[in-house]
Amino acid sequence: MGYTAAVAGASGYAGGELLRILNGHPDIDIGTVTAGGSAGSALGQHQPHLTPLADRVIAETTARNLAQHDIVFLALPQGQSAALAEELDGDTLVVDCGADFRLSNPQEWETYYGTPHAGTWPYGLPELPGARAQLGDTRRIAVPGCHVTAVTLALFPGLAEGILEPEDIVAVGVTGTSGAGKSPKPHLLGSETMGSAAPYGVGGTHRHNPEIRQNLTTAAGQPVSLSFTPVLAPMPRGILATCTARFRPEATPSQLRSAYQRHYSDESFVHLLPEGTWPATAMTVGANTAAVQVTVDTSAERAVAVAALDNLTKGTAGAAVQSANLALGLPETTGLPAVGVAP
Ligand SMILES: NC(=O)C1=CN([C@@H]2O[C@H](COP(=O)(O)OP(=O)(O)OC[C@H]3O[C@@H](n4cnc5c(N)ncnc54)[C@H](OP(=O)(O)O)[C@@H]3O)[C@@H](O)[C@H]2O)C=CC1
Ligand SMILES: CC(=O)N[C@@H](CCC(=O)OP(=O)(O)O)C(=O)O
Repeated sequence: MGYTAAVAGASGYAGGELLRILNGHPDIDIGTVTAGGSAGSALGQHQPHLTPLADRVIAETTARNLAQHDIVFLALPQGQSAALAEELDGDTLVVDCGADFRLSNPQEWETYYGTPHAGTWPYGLPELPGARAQLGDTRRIAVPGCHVTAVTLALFPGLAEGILEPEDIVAVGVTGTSGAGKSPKPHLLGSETMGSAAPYGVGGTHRHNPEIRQNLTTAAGQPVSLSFTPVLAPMPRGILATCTARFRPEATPSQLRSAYQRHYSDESFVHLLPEGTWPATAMTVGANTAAVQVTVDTSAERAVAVAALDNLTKGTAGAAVQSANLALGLPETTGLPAVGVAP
């Protein structure tokens, strides 16, 4: 059965990646594309690589323009989704790439986002235990943040199997510039960004902290303590999450690797690399995949878990389509790139 999808935020990075993936999806046709100030212009002016869609005219982002589709993908700045979703029919599958509906704790939301909590939708990270059952029975999906997906996939198996300690987890997320969106930002101007890497959201202030803690607490079955530092690097795409956690004394390195093999050996989009090879963002460009590796630093009695992914693909748009496939009863991998572009 064919489905039609509207994409809100079509002129942006996440919206553009959604359209690139949907353009090749065998069961989903692209319907209305909408945005903000660029409404009325041709899509090709904003997404020149989307040549098959170049003549599509961008419509205003209104519930009326988004209705009458089987699926609505929202790739808008946070805070825009709640009002729109309210006006969309309950049978319409709404998949939000923004943050509005990811957190289950209203207090955490208000602390980090400073606005009223809009609610909580089923979470678009199918690789989490129990997620597929939820995603297979919903018409509302909240897609994770890109750093969050990388850190979660890096640490989940070790915490879930009680091999890693839930206290004193440290994660550094190196991200490409497209993570900040297309709208020009002073800290992303070419000469300031080229050839330089810089931390931001330092000291636990980044808004992905509560979302990462939420996922790792689920894994560990108890609250975790986390220090997360994002780092902006001069590359267009990619997230490299390098995470460390204390290693339970009675556990062994082979138990740790076996835990990751158990969690990921049947996953189409999460690849535990052969021992001795390490994730690099270049392995995942344009793919809905995450490359993962884990080892033990015996001198520090800590495990080191690393995940690399493309922030626009597995980090948002690919995860959105993967989750939508599940909600529509389609094979989860339908229409999704499983191998990156290199070099
Ligand atoms: N970039 C990434 O790696 C990731 C992004 N996300 C989330 O995805 C969402 C989109 O991000 P991204 O694509 O990077 O952002 P961009 O800035 O690249 O694109 C934003 C899009 O939203 C549209 N827009 C902005 N304001 C309005 C408005 N008031 N009404 C209607 N449309 C509006 C813009 O249209 P116009 O150009 O016409 O103004 C544009 O199409 C955000 O919530 C972001 O947090 C999540 C994970 C990863
Ligand atoms: C480089 C950069 O700025 N990246 C963004 C992550 C984009 C993202 O995941 O956005 P939401 O969680 O808001 O959906 C950031 O760190 O805030």
